[in-house]
Amino acid sequence: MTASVSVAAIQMVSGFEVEQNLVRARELLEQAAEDGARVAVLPENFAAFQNRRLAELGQSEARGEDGSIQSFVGREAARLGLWIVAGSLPMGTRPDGTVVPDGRVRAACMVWNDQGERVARYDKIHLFDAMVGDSQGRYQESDLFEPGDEVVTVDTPAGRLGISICYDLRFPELYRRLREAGAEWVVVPSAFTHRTGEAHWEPLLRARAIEDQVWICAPNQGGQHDERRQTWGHSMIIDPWGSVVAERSEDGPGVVSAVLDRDQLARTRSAIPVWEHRRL
Ligand SMILES: O=C(O)CNC(=O)[C@H](CS)NC(=O)CCC(=O)C(=O)O
Repeated sequence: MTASVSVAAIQMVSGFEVEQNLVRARELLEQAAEDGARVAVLPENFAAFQNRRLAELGQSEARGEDGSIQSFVGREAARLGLWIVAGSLPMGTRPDGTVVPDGRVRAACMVWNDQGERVARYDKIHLFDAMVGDSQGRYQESDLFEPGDEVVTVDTPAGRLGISICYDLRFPELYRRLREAGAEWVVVPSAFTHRTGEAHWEPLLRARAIEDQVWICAPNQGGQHDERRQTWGHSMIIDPWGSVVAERSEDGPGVVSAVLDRDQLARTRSAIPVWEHRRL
């Protein structure tokens, strides 16, 4: 059995320039490593936030060239000896290598090990086409993104990780599938709107932790991105009992971390063995 290790949730207020976002991400990853984290998790759209050249970026990521977001993350992982879960980035190709048609991209959450090798890729399955009903108005994520269709888990030093992104959080069946695939902890890198986050962020995260008895690491965007765009923040780590064990309660960039205790996971699952009690 793997030992208990510390993981970090990195909160950002990403701007519209990739380069500046990467400079900020580097500082926060360093801070996570200094805090003793073995795995650091970046938020959704950490590098390309409302970027106008999404398709172009997706193509450069598909070519995997020097200067790409992926080359940055791989380099940082190796330099810091840190596993990195890179929230989401635009990918111009599908996992099978075919090009995403119609000028769209995939929202891919990729995982690098502490040697700087990419070990997993998950493409966001549920896309945020919704009416938020305040100044932030209508979101039509599917105009720019193609949904993924594969459930992804990967073994990490903190246990088997299940991957999800932001709006996926509203679909409990995905988390059921992740638990079925052996997930012991789940990441939910996000860019939740301020309005929906205030109402739903914490209860949804805690419900997923409680019903599937997993640790949850949920780094969010948190702050004012421009006059119209405000995200909720409150990045948090939740234990399998549903308690919030670490939270960034202020807006703005920052790092929170917690040790994912493997014994606590086992105890929670054996005390209330819901997994064995399923009947449907
Ligand atoms: O807008 C951008 O530029 C960045 N992309 C996002 O923020 C993504 C897709 S629009 N946001 C969400 O999925 C929010 C979900 C959410 O807030 C909820 O489920 O309530």
